[in-house]
Amino acid sequence: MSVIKVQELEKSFRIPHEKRTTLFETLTGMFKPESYEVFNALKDINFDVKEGEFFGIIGENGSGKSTLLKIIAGILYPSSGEVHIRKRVTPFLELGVGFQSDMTAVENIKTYGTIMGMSKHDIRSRTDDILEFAGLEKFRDAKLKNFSSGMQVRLAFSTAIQTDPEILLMDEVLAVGDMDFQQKCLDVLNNYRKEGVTIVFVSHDLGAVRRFCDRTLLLHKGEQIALGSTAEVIDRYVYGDQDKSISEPVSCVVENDPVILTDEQPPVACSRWGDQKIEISNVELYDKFGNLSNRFNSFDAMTIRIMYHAHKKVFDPVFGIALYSEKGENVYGTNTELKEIEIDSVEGQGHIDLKIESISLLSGRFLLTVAIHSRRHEPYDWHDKLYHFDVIPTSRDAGIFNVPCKWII
Ligand SMILES: Nc1ncnc2c1ncn2[C@@H]1O[C@H](COP(=O)(O)OP(=O)(O)OP(=O)(O)O)[C@@H](O)[C@H]1O
Repeated sequence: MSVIKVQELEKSFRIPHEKRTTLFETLTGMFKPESYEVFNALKDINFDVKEGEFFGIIGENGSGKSTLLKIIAGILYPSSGEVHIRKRVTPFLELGVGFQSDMTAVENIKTYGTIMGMSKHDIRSRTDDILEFAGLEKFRDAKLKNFSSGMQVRLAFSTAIQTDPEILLMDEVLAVGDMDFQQKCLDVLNNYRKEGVTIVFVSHDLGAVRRFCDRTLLLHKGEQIALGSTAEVIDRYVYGDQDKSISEPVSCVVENDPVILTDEQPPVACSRWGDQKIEISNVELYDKFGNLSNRFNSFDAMTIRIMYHAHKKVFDPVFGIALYSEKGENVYGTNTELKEIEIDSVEGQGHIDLKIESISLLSGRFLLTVAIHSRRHEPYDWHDKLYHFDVIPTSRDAGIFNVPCKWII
């Protein structure tokens, strides 16, 4: 049975061209009609959510996720289309809205619980549980203005989860709080799932969406781009319509004097150097579907293609790559010589591929160096950290790269 049904939903906002803030502007503008433009934040959205389903909504910033959730919550009205809701909706959208800084924790639980729809009796009987879950038992009579922002969010979340939700709408709630508290929230979500609560979950944390959501909706500039199994929709988001151009190498003076590279002395002044006997004409990254991409799920396959132009016949060239974290830490490096690949000679145009079966990087932006040099390490063309790509997490492990391991009890 579907508990949320959204049909042909549209939402547009009026954005005024000029804002009248002063009395003078108001008086002089009195007889001038206010001009505005219409911004379509949601266009022809259609989906339903079944009872007990964990439903994800993902998309770039500004794609309309929060607007959609607010319409389902009844906070915003749609411009056209229909939204049918079959059960009680509890929105966890802006946690803590309504908190009063001059009131104590207990007083705030009372007002916030009331806003969230709890009865007086429930609030009274659950106040201790709320404070305990938030880890704030000792602060029950302290004024909220003395709480850190993390403590305030914990108090709001702990109050909100006492509302016995039937349909829960969550907007980036997991992004707040420290790791311990986030884990508590995840445990709560798991319990809700077991209890059959329907959850609509908006998040940029694709790892969490992948773990929790049965189905997912992808929005792009207010349009419904994909709806279906979470893994497929995340693939569509990660590998789908995005800016396919791999970051262009920054323009840089090419050092024509051959530089002998040593490990101790990397030249830092220029990000490209070499005598250009063999020139790197382009570098392309391909995803597991064979499409150009600069975004990859961790553990997915990736191919790095180095396109070159050898202006004359060059014997024994070595092709290499190095990966760096965004902070510049060297994560990995390899070349054809280290892998004992003999390349007798190259001449004219060609390309060489490095196939990575599974990217062992966990999450974040990584910089890529691509280089061609001689066996004596004289650089022909060295593109130092000129390229980058992003890795989207698929596991919950921490750090930069994966270490295959297991716990044995
Ligand atoms: N009240 C409003 N008036 C005018 N424009 C609005 C209003 N609310 C939202 N918008 C616009 O609608 C678009 C969608 O916003 P929304 O907050 O729903 O996106 P989002 O996908 O949740 O983004 P984010 O991931 O950054 O939270 C944005 O361009 C936003 O500026």
